[in-house]
Amino acid sequence: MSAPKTLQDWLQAEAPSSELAGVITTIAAACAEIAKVLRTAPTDGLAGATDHTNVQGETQKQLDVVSNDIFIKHIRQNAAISILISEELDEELHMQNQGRFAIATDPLDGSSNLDVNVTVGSIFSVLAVDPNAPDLLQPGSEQLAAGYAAYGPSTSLLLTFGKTTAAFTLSNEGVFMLDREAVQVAAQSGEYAINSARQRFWDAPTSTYVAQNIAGEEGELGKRYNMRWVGSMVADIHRILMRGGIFLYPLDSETTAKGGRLRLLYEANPMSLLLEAAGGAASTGHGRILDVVPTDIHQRVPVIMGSSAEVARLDALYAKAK
Ligand SMILES: O=P(O)(O)OC[C@H]1O[C@](O)(COP(=O)(O)O)[C@@H](O)[C@@H]1O
Ligand SMILES: [Mg+2]
Ligand SMILES: [Mg+2]
Repeated sequence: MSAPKTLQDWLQAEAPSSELAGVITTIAAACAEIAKVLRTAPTDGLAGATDHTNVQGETQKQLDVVSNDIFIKHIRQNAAISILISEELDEELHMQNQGRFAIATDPLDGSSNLDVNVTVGSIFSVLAVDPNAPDLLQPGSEQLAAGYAAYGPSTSLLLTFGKTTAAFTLSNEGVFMLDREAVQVAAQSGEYAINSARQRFWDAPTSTYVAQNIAGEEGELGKRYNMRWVGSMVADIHRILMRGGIFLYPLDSETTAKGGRLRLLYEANPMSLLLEAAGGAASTGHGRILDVVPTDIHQRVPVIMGSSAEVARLDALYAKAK
């Protein structure tokens, strides 16, 4: 049996450059620190909300702010990173360096789950930028790397440079250890994730897709489906990377004006890169998420992602509805 691989071993073999390996090391250190803070947050006085609202119009939790500050602290220590885009910052933050990388992050995803001790996470995307004329509005297909940390019973780190998706687990000693070198998402699945309390807002393709699933063996698909919804995108996507399924936050009549619910640069794009590298698919219903050219750093986008055959079935319903 070969010796267990650490994140550093893996980066040495897989990272396209030592600079990019250093960027991932910085982000992983931030995630490890957030994992530690979360473990005892309720007794450290870090539970609950602040009286601040972020640029999304959402009330920030104390841990949203703490996680964002941890990202900033670590990123400041790496001169290769010149810009940070965050869900919790109105504008991008420019560091005083000439670094060639920008990070986009949702420092704490699913924070409504904090009060009930259910899995939350950090999502991140790495972009190449010219520090003198940074272009932050790049389609997701340009991402150099992407990943997330899921803070659940164990802390998982999922990473991709665009070709394969690897999974790591944080050891008790604070080291990320490789546990899967090439995650593969099954093409077919019998599990779907959607907030079904929003049914009255759904469009026809989404309604048809879900109705076909609910009809089960008696329906036109002749197949039973099960439904799961954690309410943390990280946890829902982690389940899909581990055992297949589809995650839906499509455009509905309530989110049309905003362009969707989930954010393109630091939620949809990194998850799309991870899923595609693992053999899955990610669509807006009208094309590949990774092809969307952003017009704003906090832009929202419709999200349909996971097992490729399931995404293709809903895409076909959208194509038919045109
Ligand atoms: O409130 P809903 O409709 O269940 O939405 C849940 C979705 O919103 C999010 O919580 C948004 O993320 P934040 O917690 O970072 O704002 C996703 O993680 C999740 O999939
Ligand atoms: Mg989020
Ligand atoms: Mg968040």
